[in-house]
Amino acid sequence: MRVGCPREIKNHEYRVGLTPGSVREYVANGHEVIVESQAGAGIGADDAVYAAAGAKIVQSAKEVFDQADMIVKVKEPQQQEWKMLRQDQILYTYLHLAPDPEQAKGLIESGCTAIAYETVTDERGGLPLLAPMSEVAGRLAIQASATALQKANGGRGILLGGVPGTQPGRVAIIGGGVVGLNAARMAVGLGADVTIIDKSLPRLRELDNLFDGRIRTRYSTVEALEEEVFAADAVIGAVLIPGAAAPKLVTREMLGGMKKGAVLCDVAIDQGGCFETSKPTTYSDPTYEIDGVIHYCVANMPGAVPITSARALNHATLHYGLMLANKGLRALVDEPHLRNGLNVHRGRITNKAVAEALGYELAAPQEVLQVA
Ligand SMILES: NC(=O)C1=CN([C@@H]2O[C@H](COP(=O)(O)OP(=O)(O)OC[C@H]3O[C@@H](n4cnc5c(N)ncnc54)[C@H](O)[C@@H]3O)[C@@H](O)[C@H]2O)C=CC1
Ligand SMILES: CC(=O)C(=O)O
Ligand SMILES: [Mg+2]
Repeated sequence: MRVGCPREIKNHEYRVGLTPGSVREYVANGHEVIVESQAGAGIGADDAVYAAAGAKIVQSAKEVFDQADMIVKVKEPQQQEWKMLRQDQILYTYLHLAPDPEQAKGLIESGCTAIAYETVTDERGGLPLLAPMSEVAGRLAIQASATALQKANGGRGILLGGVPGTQPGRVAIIGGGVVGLNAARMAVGLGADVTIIDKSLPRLRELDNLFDGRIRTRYSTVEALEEEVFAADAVIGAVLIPGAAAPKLVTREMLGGMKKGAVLCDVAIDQGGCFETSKPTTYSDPTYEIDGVIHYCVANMPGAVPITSARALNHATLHYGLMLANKGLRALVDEPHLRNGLNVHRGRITNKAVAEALGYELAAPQEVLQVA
């Protein structure tokens, strides 16, 4: 198969869909790999490194899209990219379609087969292609919140860890999955006072055991959310219902009960955000203020640390990427966890949560792929 990797074009996105190491694996499996010039610049891998790994370098994204049978990316295709996709081409990348009707329409019209990293599953009920970027974003969320809390940045002016004789900052983490756990690790490491709120009691038990008394856990109710959000210096939004738009757990009205200069960091913004007042921002201008509360809503947080993120992402995507290159659509027929990643196929939406969020009729993946 001809596998193509264009340069990422989202604002301040420095990751790359294929690292030189991944290119070598595809080439070793007998595939041709086409990489856009400078696609790896953000991770310090120039065209010569990619050529040495066996890639053919082309000068434009158009050449990649024209020549490749499968496109491997990081972020959801931007408008100029989805316009270059075509019938029977495979797109393998993050999509986050539930809050993005325009992109969904573009993918439907292209006729392509679009596989979303964030809905591929594993046998333990996890999301293995989302997890590494959630690890990165969870850790970054505390760095971002700590910076936003500084007075010169509009924040309250509190040091999350405090110093001896002062109270540490309070961090409320809503959603104790991969983002939540990694945010908690960083916040605890800094010495902050941390609460994790989740609606899964088994998960709260796991977290309680893991942190051995260093965090508070709370079951997610409106009452618990209000108490924790009002008391917090920083709130991390980290909930997920796979494929679906995030539930709005902090309302506009609740901002009035928050401390002035507190920070809402909505990591779940890629699924539409879990605070009513969230809107996607970029690293060019990551924060804005509403009712005295600083909002941080960058939808591609891991893009800021591409050397770590691109490697971690490639470790997770390579296995199924190779399977797709080796078997084509047959890989989706043979492997149910990869099939759960199928969001759009030949003009139909094939993910239940996405179809419900956007009001499309669901086409069952087994039917459109004609799984026996
Ligand atoms: N902004 C960015 O750059 C990035 C954003 N993300 C996003 O972060 C979000 C979280 O991802 P993960 O941690 O991997 O998901 P996850 O599935 O590991 O964890 C989500 C947690 O939310 C909990 N939850 C669901 N509804 C809840 C409610 N009403 N109240 C409290 N908890 C609730 C679940 O029980 C689960 O423990 C996703 O939207 C993901 O796409 C991930 C990476 C980068
Ligand atoms: C998951 C996601 O949105 C990201 O890594 O940018
Ligand atoms: Mg988008």
